[in-house]
Amino acid sequence: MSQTTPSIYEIAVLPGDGIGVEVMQACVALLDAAQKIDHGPQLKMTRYDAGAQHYAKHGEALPERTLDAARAAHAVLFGAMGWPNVRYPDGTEPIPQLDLRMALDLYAGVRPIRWFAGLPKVLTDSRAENIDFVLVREQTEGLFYARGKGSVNEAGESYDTMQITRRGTDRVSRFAFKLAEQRKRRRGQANVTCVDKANVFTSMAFFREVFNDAAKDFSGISFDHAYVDAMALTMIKKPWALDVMVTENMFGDILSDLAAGLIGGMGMAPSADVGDDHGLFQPAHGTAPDIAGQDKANPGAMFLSGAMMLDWLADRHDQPELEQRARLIESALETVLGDGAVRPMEYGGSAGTKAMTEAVIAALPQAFATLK
Ligand SMILES: NC(=O)c1ccc[n+]([C@@H]2O[C@H](COP(=O)([O-])OP(=O)(O)OC[C@H]3O[C@@H](n4cnc5c(N)ncnc54)[C@H](O)[C@@H]3O)[C@@H](O)[C@H]2O)c1
Ligand SMILES: CC(C)[C@H](C(=O)O)[C@@H](O)C(=O)O
Repeated sequence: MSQTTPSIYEIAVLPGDGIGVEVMQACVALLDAAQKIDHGPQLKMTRYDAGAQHYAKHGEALPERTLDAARAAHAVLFGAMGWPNVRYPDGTEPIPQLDLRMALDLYAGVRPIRWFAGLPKVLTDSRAENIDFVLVREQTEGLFYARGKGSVNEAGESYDTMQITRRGTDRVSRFAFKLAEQRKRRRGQANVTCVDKANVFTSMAFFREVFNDAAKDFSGISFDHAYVDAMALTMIKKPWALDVMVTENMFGDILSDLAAGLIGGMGMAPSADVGDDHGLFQPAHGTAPDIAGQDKANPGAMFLSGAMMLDWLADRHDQPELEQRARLIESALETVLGDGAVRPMEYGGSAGTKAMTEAVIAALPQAFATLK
């Protein structure tokens, strides 16, 4: 849907906790540097509080002011939130991103995974260099419907209920098919795989039925089905054969971390949480308490999430300059990784967050000259 073209794009920046703060600082610096080089549309990035540490200090994880700003912004840029020892009385963590997904109706979790030259070869098969797939995760229902509603009874039984609706499955399936259509224009072919557990659960057989109904409106795109356990195997055995996958919320949560493992870890795994009216862009990783505060985080996933935001804004506001800026950022990151002189600590190198950021910013002018 094309919206009017703003003179300035308001971006609500929510760094959050742990390495979320570090990779966000890096990403804002990169976005600023990129817009100074291409002199294109301006992003106004304004920072807002939210997260586990905010909850620990102020008793709320997602202040009303932050939620209002996220609603009003053209897009939300999000670091990571949560801290394992900050918990609600029921033992779960304050995790504002889940509240934002519901409040902004961000039903499609788009999690692309692709191999970049210079990344570690986790799989020995040379075809692993062709890994390029997208996992689309339903994000407003599924097993996450149970959040805040679970029970433990006196008999020592605990229940969490899964919700699958026709509306929720239909819209996320259509989102996956439309994404496949875009990829087909670039790659000549596209396929959507419905990942479910329709052999066991009524809710999952229903998910598959609704997916099949939606598929009828996309005759140019092939589709198939896989059980989630078999998909875990395929992701390791031949991930280069995968294209677009659509799945239930919890399955998508688990498979997306597995997918990141195929390219060496979470540091190159971006994501977009997208609905019909709002978009939030964040790395798929968490706050990484084990490395937080040590300048060790790989900011690559955050950079790629920033590029996904630019692509989404470009499409929504018919502003091709922002799409070019997304390619500029990707290209600078590719140059740094491919060159190998600056290697993220995550992959055994010595470059921390700051060194990676400086290197990618330094690669922008050359990337800009090449792309022009
Ligand atoms: N989207 C989010 O904000 C999000 C996602 C997952 C987890 N969390 C929260 O984050 C906290 C920690 O969760 P976790 O440890 O299970 O997952 P995590 O993703 O934070 O960390 C898993 C592992 O990956 C490494 N890692 C993650 N991102 C990295 C990066 N950019 N560079 C280098 N290494 C990186 C970490 O060091 C750790 O070893 C928890 O509170 C959890 O609820 C938040
Ligand atoms: C932190 C957590 C609630 C979140 C999720 O489960 O959606 C994370 O794992 C993710 O993948 O974005």
